[in-house]
Amino acid sequence: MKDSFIRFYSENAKWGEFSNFALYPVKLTGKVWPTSEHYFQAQKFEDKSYQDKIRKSASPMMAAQLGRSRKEKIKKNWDKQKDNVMYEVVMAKFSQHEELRELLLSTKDSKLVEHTENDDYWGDGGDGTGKNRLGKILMKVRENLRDAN
Ligand SMILES: Nc1nc(O)c(N)c(N[C@@H]2O[C@H](COP(=O)(O)O)[C@@H](O)[C@H]2O)n1
Repeated sequence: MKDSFIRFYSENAKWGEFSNFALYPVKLTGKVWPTSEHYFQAQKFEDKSYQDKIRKSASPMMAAQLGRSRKEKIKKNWDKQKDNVMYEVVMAKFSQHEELRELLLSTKDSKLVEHTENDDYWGDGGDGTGKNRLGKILMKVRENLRDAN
């Protein structure tokens, strides 16, 4: 049987719930983060006040801009941590919102792909050559939620 693919990117398009920019708050570290993007971007930094500035930023795009700024020093082992942080926040998001958990499980065994030429690490690079780490993490979360059912 042929694999089926679900491609997502914009939070306003079909399957946009899978984007970290989708407006689903997550509770982690005793705080509420407006989106999974806010949490992910803040974890790049040791500085708690900068983390809080990201948490309070007005949109996921602003959180991403602050997180991508290199005016603040990022954690020196960030590259080694980032996949674990992404798993942690994606699992929190899909566990804390029942409708999201159901949506993710409804995709069964479809391959989930963040489809964008803007990102060849978290996404597929637009032509399938990217690592699609976000899609792979979503599939891991799906497997773990399914096993917990
Ligand atoms: N909306 C959007 N625009 C971009 O330019 C992107 N690269 C992405 N991908 C998402 O970016 C987040 C991680 O970014 P960095 O590690 O700071 O580059 C992650 O949520 C990707 O899914 N999205």
